Amino acid sequence: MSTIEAEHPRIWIRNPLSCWTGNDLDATNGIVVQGQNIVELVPAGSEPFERCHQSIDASAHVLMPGLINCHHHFYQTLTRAVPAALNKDLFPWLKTLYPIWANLDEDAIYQSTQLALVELLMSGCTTAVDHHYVFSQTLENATDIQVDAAQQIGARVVLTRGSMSLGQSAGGLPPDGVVQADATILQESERLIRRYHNPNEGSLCQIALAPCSPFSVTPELMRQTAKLAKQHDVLMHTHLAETEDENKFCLQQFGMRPLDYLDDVGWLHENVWLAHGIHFSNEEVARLGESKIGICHCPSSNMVLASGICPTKDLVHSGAKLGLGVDGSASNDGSNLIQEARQAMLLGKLRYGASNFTHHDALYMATHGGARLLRRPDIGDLRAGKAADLALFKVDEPRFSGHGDAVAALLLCGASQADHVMVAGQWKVKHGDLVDVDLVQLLRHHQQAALRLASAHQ
Ligand SMILES: Nc1nc2[nH]c(O)nc2c(=O)[nH]1
Repeated sequence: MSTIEAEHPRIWIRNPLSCWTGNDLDATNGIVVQGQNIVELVPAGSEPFERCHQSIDASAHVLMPGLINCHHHFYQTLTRAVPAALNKDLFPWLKTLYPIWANLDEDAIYQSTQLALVELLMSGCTTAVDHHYVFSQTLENATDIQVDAAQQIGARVVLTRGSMSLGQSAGGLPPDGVVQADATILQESERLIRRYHNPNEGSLCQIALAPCSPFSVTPELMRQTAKLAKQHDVLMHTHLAETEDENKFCLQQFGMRPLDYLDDVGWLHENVWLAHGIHFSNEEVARLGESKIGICHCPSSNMVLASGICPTKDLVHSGAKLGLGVDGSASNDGSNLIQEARQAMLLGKLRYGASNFTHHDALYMATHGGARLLRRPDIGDLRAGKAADLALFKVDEPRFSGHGDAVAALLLCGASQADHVMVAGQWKVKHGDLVDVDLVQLLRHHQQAALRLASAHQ
């Protein structure tokens, strides 16, 4: 074996029970990974072109691209199922939780970032977006902490620098203690882009800019953020059209509906993706499609908060890009992306009819759809040259027994845990266990941080 081959052996993940490539390529006999990339798809009846140094028997597994989560609030893993916030719509839910989140500290950010990433990884997710928007005078470096925490886990991340600048005293929803001045937000956003944003193929860390929502940021911050993002060629993200309350707020505060507001502040374009995207008229759906904007569907959260149903298929038909997200763990309250794909499929069938929304639609949204929305042609499907981000699911639990189509069974029977997960050619989960994370210790530290947060509020 040459030195290069010794450092980067060719690994054949061979003979999968079933393989969903996310495209029309045949990988019936598996794939070959070398270094950080997939180097070959092995069709039915074939063997790899070149000799492989290692091979892994995947005959009990469904092989697919690593899933992509396009919207989350990692810190919310510390406030799952908070009694006072249960059974509420978005605005009262947020008003209950803002004062608790106001006490987040550095350790809470670190532990919640790691815990959420681990939870996602174990569900087959290899790329995750976080939208952290709670900053205060005592916690200005949350994103720096997240970069560090994510590097330790080794997941691929897009960390959005969230922000809130419209406090209650100025007519916004959040308390004044958790909003920052526009100037501070912009300065910090630029610092983070310069320091951490890696735009290159194979990047493990990207920064995007994410003023939180129409009712928590000033229009001026939206406009200035759009300028800054353009200057540095980074993506922009925000919540939009999530609830009827938001529609009312926009009409009262800005004299227009959320989409007109988005257009007015210079955000209706292809370098933007929106979380939720529910309350659009047909004419608005057409405008969204023309702009080629991205929408992240968050079905569980939208059901828990009774926000509504995202018009997923209409958006796709109009030309918008569609990804999938678990949303924050205070409104889901889990970070399990394969389960979220099931939710998307079930809700899609309910809205569009059983034959008009398939498991393929949901899996596409959770993989290639997300990659398009995040402007990442290097991830999201299995193809030679793409990043080696993979999830392998076993279908030998009682819930799968008697299954036919193994790929369909993942969603129909309710898969929840991946058996093996690889990010950039490195195994992160093997036989259901994390390879390089002490889960017991992480859980202890995360629970301590959650208790500290709860007691700080009492
Ligand atoms: N589902 C959520 N919607 C939101 N809007 C907003 O301003 N913050 C949130 C949030 O945390 N979750």
